[in-house]
Amino acid sequence: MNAHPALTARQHPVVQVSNLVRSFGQGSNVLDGLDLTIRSGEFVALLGRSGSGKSTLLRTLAGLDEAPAGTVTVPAERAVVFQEPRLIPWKRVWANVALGLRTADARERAAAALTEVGLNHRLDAWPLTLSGGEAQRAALARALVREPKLLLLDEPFAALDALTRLKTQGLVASLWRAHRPAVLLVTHDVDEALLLADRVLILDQGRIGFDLHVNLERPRRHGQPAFSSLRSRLLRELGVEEENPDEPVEELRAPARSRAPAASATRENHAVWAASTDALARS
Ligand SMILES: Nc1ncnc2c1ncn2[C@@H]1O[C@H](COP(=O)(O)OP(=O)(O)OP(=O)(O)O)[C@@H](O)[C@H]1O
Repeated sequence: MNAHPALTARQHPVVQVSNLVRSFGQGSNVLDGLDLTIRSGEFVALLGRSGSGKSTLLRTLAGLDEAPAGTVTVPAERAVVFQEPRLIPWKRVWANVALGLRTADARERAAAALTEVGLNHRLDAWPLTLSGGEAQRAALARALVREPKLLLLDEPFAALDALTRLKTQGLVASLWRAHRPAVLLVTHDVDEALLLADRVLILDQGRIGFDLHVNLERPRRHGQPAFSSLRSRLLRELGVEEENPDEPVEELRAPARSRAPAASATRENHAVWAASTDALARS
């Protein structure tokens, strides 16, 4: 299921998951014997119904979930960007980006990453003075500065307004082209998956139930015949009725701000989460 013909042997696996099982104590397993390989430099999008276990899988790869049953191999150099930026409000933007860097040139490295996301002019700003889009770009810079081999993105555009979302998607595409980390993007948005990814996976009943190779030239556009045909295919697999093939669909998206923080914030700092959410609400 994981080895697409277009992926050559040059691309070695950076993520290898075998027979991953995760349950939360009640009912059936959320992840139930899941196998997954992601290769170096590959951009993979993960779709699936709400509650299908996408974030659980991402958090497992990030090392934020308990040790699961099964085998999980991931690179040490990995970084995560969540739906909310999770910047620390009492540290300046550059210091948020440099968090954990132990080198004497930490500020310079943070500045370089912030330049890449177009935020070099906000180096010394406080996080709460950033707009929602700027804060999310700072979160991307914080991930980038670690030169990750694996970038884990958990609905990073979901809380942004439509225009900012498009711009930030474009930014992620160009950062990926420049640095070529392997990416796992969790999303509810079929169009977003097809605009960005080499492969689109659907998580269903605890496993990768569908694995689509996206053989489209970049940059991609809605409305290209090949785009529309892959989109219809994904929607069929997801069991979603297609009303207008040229309109972006987001039927699977949960309202961004109404999501309960429980699943994503259990083991993180609640104060940081709350502060980030406030910043988003004010933007
Ligand atoms: N810490 C937890 N404790 C108990 N149950 C949990 C926990 N984390 C996740 N779950 C449950 O596991 C299932 C999968 O959750 P998960 O957040 O991974 O799904 P998802 O596909 O990312 O959903 P969504 O698309 O709505 O974000 C859900 O039923 C959820 O309630």
